[in-house]
Amino acid sequence: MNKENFNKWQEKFTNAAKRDSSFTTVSGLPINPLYTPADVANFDYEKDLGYPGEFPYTRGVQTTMYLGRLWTMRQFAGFATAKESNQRYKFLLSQGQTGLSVAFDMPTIMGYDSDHPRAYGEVGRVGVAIDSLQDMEILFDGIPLDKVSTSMTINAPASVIWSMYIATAEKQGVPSHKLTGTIQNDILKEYIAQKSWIFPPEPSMRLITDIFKFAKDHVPKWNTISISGYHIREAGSTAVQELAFTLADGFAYVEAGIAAGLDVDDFAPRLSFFFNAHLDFFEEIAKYRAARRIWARRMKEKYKAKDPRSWLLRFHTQTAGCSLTAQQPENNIIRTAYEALAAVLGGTQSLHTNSMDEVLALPTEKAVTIALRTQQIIAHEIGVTNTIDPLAGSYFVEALTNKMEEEAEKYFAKIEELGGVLKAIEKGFFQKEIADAAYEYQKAIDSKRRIVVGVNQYVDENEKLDIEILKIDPRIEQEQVARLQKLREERDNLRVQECLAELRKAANTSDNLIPYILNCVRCYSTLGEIIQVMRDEFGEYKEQPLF
Ligand SMILES: C[C@H](C(=O)O)C(=O)SCCNC(=O)CCNC(=O)[C@H](O)C(C)(C)COP(=O)(O)OP(=O)(O)OC[C@H]1O[C@@H](n2cnc3c(N)ncnc32)[C@H](O)[C@@H]1OP(=O)(O)O
Repeated sequence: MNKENFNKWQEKFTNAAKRDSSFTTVSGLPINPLYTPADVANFDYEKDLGYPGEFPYTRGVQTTMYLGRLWTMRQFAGFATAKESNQRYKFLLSQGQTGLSVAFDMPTIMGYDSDHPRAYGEVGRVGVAIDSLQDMEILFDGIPLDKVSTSMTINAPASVIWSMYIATAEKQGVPSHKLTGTIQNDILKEYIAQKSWIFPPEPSMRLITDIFKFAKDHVPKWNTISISGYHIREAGSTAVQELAFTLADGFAYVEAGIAAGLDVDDFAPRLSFFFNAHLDFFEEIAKYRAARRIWARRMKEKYKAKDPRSWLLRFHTQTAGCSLTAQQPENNIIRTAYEALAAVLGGTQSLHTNSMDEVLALPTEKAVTIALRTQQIIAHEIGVTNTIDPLAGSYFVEALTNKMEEEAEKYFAKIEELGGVLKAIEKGFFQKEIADAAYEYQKAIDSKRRIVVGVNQYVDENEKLDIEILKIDPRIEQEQVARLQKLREERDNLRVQECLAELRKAANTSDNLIPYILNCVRCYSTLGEIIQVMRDEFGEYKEQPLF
């Protein structure tokens, strides 16, 4: 590169008038106006990039990537009762969706049955209500579980919901070794960001490693965890924080699995990840590429994994809910399309595109169809799936990928200094870092350093909402409760009590709890009853307030 020519350009650039704007990424990472070969001077193609499907996987986890198979189009969906959600899944599959993703309501997420006083008014509102195996059977009625992969966004009660899924498959005649899917099961990010916990860290981690062990022997194609940066980002983190905190959680799960007596290669191939796709196009692409490289290096070099499948960081992406605006909601279609494009250019394995109305309510059929069509247009119309990792070699993208890795490494060192992820949670480290970043972001919007179309500029003062909104009929709560109470009358209550008592006993041993939970589920013990046994034995997590 000719330094003299560069200097000449730089001088002209410095003296020229510029737009009054913040030239940083959306996360506030300073960026240069121009990148040149000098920014990637130490770049080593074989070491830093390599080939798709080859270490360190910067260019993607599969040799053929989307030329072999497109990403899974997996819209997160669920509302009201199992019956309504089952209809929505069948609708989405009929429209070309290629995987399922279940959203549960708040009582289910918190381990309460629909007739618990704390569930009042919340049944079926933000997802589907699942109280027992009976609901799960209805949820997947007519959907062959050996043919579709299902993700379930469930964390503290993951062991119970997963057992219900396995038992539903048994009823369909599908053996567990044929099941494919994912449970989110990521409690660390709950303590850090989303706050839907039940038990304290120790028993929570034990349940997770019990799942790793059970899956290895009985459900080998299942992704046992979806280590999630999504919620960390939605809570206001920067892209670097999302990357670093998520991978740090990933390392903590690897260490927990090893400490529980597993060989790293027995469970690491089934760890999966979940990232946000925010608005800053290049920053997001760099984040995914850096994530794969960091994970592969750590797994091979630090954790000594030998199976190349343990080195792969496979991830789902959801476009950023927090980037959507209630104002001029149709604009959200465009935001989502750019975010989804970043996820695809970053090599995602699975994708949810938000519907334009998700900032206001759960999506209508029309809104979710447009969101799915957005993925289909990216897949089939604009040519981006024909070349693998097409942005590789861009001075900017490679420099930003390196920067992401460097900044993440600084965070890993800091977390280690604090004594690891759990200690850092106790000290409020993540929570404070995220809060500070969220504050900075909001300040940038309030001061108009960052423009949000329709919110702080190009505002329509006379705007009236003219899109349809999905309303959940409040009567569904009574229907759900009535069905649950009928189930309690009709099931074999003696057997239920026996199974719950066996689980209680096992909770105080080092036995794997999954077989006990499966037995409880099979005789129609409810989610709330099973979780209550564990609440009694394990206690509940209480967050230390931080000021
Ligand atoms: C916001 C909201 C909330 O807060 O409530 C949420 O959390 S919503 C959260 C929603 N979360 C989710 O939806 C999570 C979704 N996650 C997943 O689906 C998984 O964990 C995933 C990321 C690993 C993706 O799994 P997937 O089954 O869809 O896709 P995969 O990439 O694994 O592909 C399926 C199979 O095809 C193979 N395959 C894929 N591509 C190729 C290719 N090019 N050549 C050869 N084989 C290929 C894979 O190896 C795999 O087989 P094999 O397995 O045999 O190797």
